[in-house]
Amino acid sequence: MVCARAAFAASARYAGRPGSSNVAVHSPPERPPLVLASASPRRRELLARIGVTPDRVLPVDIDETPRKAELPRLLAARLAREKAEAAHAAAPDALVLAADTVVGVGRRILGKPADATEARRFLDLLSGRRHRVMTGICLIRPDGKRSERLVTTILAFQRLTEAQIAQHLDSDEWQGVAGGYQIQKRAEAWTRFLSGSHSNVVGLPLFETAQLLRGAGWLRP
Ligand SMILES: Cc1cn([C@H]2C[C@H](O)[C@@H](COP(=O)(O)OP(=O)(O)OP(=O)(O)O)O2)c(=O)[nH]c1=O
Repeated sequence: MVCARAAFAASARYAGRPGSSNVAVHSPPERPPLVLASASPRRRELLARIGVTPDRVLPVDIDETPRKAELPRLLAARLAREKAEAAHAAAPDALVLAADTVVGVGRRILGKPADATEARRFLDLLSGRRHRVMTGICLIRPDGKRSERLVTTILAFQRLTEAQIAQHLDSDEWQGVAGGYQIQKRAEAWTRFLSGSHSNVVGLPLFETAQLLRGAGWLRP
């Protein structure tokens, strides 16, 4: 009897939508499908490291332009939420996970460079300086309940030589990534200091992501 009640309680967590109130008490608690609202192959790879395979990958297209005077961390949190909300509207019965990563130098936001000229400007700014990488993550349950985290990692690059910058710009490593670099590639060799989560820099802080998935009952404790 105690077990049946526990099973019902677990199922009832996802029973807030119409037509799902007659959940069989004896069936195992149902997990909603997990939707990763992201086109980033890095986020899929990071999730795979902790044994999580999304049931569906659903990239969403939102306007990522910062608002006037918007701080980097507020931008990362807002964009993660907007990505998650767009995917939730398209897949309302799923548990939706979205993230956004932004590089910040002071109040300045370094998003994905539009071209090699902008990538060079970013590298000149980051050379020999401390900067922060912020990832906002947002999880939305089928009942619309939202859980969010904002994770910051602090890094310092060595002073970059002209040859290092030229080599980097010749590669494709600056394309499609915040700040115009990838810590998981050659930028790791420029990093003399990193404080905080490494996976956060790559696009998805795994400790906090696992916490959110556990909180939603999707990952077992
Ligand atoms: C700083 C840094 C960022 N990145 C990546 C993580 C993110 O994929 C990307 C930041 O852009 P995002 O807009 O956060 O993500 P995305 O456009 O790649 O994917 P989606 O919006 O569909 O989820 O930069 C690295 O891979 N390595 C790094 O060292």
